[in-house]
Amino acid sequence: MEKLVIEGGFPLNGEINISGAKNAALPILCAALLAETPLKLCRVPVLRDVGTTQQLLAHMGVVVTDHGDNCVTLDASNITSHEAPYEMVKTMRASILVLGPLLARFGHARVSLPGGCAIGSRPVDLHIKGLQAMGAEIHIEHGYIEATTAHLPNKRLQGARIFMDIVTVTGTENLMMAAALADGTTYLENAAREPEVIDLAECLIKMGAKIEGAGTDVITVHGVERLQGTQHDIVCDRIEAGTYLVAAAMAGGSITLNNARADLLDAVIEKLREAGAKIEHTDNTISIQSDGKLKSVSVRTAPHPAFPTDMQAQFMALNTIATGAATVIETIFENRFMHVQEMQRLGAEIEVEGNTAIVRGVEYLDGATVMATDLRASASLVLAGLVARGETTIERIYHIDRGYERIEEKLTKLGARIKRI
Ligand SMILES: CC(=O)N[C@H]1[C@@H](OP(=O)(O)OP(=O)(O)OC[C@H]2O[C@@H](n3ccc(=O)[nH]c3=O)[C@H](O)[C@@H]2O)O[C@H](CO)[C@@H](O)[C@@H]1O
Ligand SMILES: C=C(OP(=O)(O)O)C(=O)O
Repeated sequence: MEKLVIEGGFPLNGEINISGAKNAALPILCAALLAETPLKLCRVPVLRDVGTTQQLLAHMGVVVTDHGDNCVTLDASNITSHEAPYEMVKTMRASILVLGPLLARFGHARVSLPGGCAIGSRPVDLHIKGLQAMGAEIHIEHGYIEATTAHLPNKRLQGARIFMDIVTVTGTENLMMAAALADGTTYLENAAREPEVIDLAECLIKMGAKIEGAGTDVITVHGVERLQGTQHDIVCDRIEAGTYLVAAAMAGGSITLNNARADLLDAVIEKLREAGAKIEHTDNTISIQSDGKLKSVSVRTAPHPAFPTDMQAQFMALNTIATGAATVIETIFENRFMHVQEMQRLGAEIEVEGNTAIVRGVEYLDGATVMATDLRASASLVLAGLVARGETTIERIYHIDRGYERIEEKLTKLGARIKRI
């Protein structure tokens, strides 16, 4: 099994390009199922989850052509299966995003229930309730969600007013895609406002959908009869960008991120400034300068535009070597502190009480062998390894390949000593 080995203590300098966002690419790849003609996507990051989604779509009969330059064409004109099997869904929860499109376009879907994962139980009840509100008949049988519109007028989903009592990103995306081909108008209330939801809406609109309000907490979707392919560039990955910003803040140095948008990272940038880093930006670059001497910063995760849960572990890493004590509060997922024990193995001082971690900065971390438990936990261990004394070995790095394109190549370009073995 592959490992990452990092020799800590080197500052980061130079510039790198930020990839397209995993969390935008996954729903937009699934949106190809809605289109009667080919959809061409560019800036698609080469990631394990993207590969899994392409395999899942190919399993359904979508013809996937990878152009090799981060562009891919998806032709869903001849779908042969409406099923997302457990074997694929269990490796990637975002597979649930085929449910809305399959049901809306073909009137039937059979999608394995994703089950829990390392960071929490992660139910999909709001996806199911929303589709039921649109008239779908849904049963859970043998671990699969069986959904049909056979009994509905024209066998189509019906527009509805849907209130989601918890803000859900993929739930909003699934229902927005389903509503795009429903009869009538759907109102998604308490919708997620994440930039990836906006990117999906923009792509759907280019495909012919009638959507208003994406990026606000009420999204209105006027259903249309059919959608066509288009060409779309995936929005930049704000979490990847945020991770490299934290890396430079901790290691010290001066880096510039190209194809990065500061307007998508307000909460993260504010916290980095509070910690003592200097940050400047243009429309599509972000630069950071740091001497590596940071002040602790407390964070509390919440839906966008508040501080993202996908940056929580990275700020935990930052706080381990900052001056002072900070609290890190996780409000989205009930079990997203798996990195704490691994950081403690590097010498971090962290106490966890419920959903709150109290981190007391130490003078230095010491390299050790640690284990990656989920995607962002892995990233946080890389950050810790960049500043730890001596060598840090990170095992189970397949998690990191789900969400960071060529991470060791990008960090090496910035001057880090990191290799995959
Ligand atoms: C592929 C993708 O985009 N993944 C992101 C997405 O995950 P994902 O869309 O799975 O996360 P959600 O926004 O749905 O989850 C938010 C909260 O709602 C709960 N919930 C969600 C759906 C539901 O039907 N019932 C329910 O109770 C979840 O358990 C969680 O506590 O948003 C998360 C929160 O920003 C990010 O960490 C993930 O990186
Ligand atoms: C939790 C994440 O992803 P997913 O929802 O795909 O598990 C993430 O990107 O940090």
